[in-house]
Amino acid sequence: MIHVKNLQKEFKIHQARAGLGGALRDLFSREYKTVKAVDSISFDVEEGEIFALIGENGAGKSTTIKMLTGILTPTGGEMSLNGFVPFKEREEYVKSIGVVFGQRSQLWWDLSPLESFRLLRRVYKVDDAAGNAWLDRLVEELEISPFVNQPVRKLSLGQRMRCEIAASLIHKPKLLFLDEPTVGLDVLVKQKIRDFLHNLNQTEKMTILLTTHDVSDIEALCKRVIVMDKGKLIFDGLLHDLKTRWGDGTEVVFQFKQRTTVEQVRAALGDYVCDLTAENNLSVRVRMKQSQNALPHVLSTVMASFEVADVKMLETNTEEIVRNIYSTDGEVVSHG
Ligand SMILES: Nc1ncnc2c1ncn2[C@@H]1O[C@H](COP(=O)(O)OP(=O)(O)OP(=O)(O)O)[C@@H](O)[C@H]1O
Repeated sequence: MIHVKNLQKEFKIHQARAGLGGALRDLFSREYKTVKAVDSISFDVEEGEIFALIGENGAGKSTTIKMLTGILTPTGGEMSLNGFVPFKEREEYVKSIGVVFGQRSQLWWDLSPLESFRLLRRVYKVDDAAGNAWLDRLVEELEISPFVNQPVRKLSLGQRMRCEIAASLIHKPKLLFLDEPTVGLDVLVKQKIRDFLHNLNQTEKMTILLTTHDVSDIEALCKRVIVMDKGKLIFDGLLHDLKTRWGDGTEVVFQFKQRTTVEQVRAALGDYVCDLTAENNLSVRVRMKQSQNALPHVLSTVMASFEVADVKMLETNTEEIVRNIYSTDGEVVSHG
């Protein structure tokens, strides 16, 4: 469904020279610097996959999405989506995809969403009978009927976003791109959107690609994650493997029956390098790297050395993992 090989995008940026003399020289000959926004990335996606493209600001996600949706022409590499080369066969290609960009609206500001939907249906030449049933389903599942007749400018961000998603799906595309679909939304609306997307993926086998800064989006929706850093693809695989590879490991909080200090616990653990912090007089948090396989030793030693009232094991937090990735120079790990 999506085939991307050695995809590249370079931008030439004008570099202004310093001072008045520099500005004068700029008038006659300009100096340019080349930025590799996307640096030879490759990946393949099967029909019905739902996956996230993540990376810190400036990693190249938006540029990638713009190339995948036919807005930008690559400077190198090859790609094929839904059987089309996006920038070459743009008109036909866009009929087979849906796109939601968080910051850009496809709804007419002064019209109601419903009127926008009708116009979009004409643009996409959607068949009336099938189109009506599909639209009814979108309105119902996205719970937008209470405000679908109000002008878009009067809607809240959460209401508008749900209408944007409906608009992007009006022609029932096989492939959906969502750029930061939940940014700025409250928890309830986020959940509604995630449930809707999950259901769409399950029932229609729709392939969904999303970029997000919200780690809980990924945890709720995606098995597969692609991580970009400085234009390069540094990880392509399962969220589970991402956790194992970059996860900081395990955290255990011991609740003691008597006052116990970090120093006492450290002395008991001996050679194992763990990160210890006191939660309060009666509890100590122990963090260890997964690769150390220290958990059995830590548990047995602490339980044998102190009177323990309770033990809490904490799952690895994806947000921390992503932060770890950004502070590490990752090497490429490929999918499958
Ligand atoms: N039109 C452009 N002209 C010049 N440089 C650009 C252009 N668009 C993007 N870049 C540069 O390419 C790099 C990648 O940018 P891009 O917007 O794709 O990153 P991103 O991962 O989407 O970041 P963000 O999360 O902030 O949206 C950045 O260094 C950016 O400055």
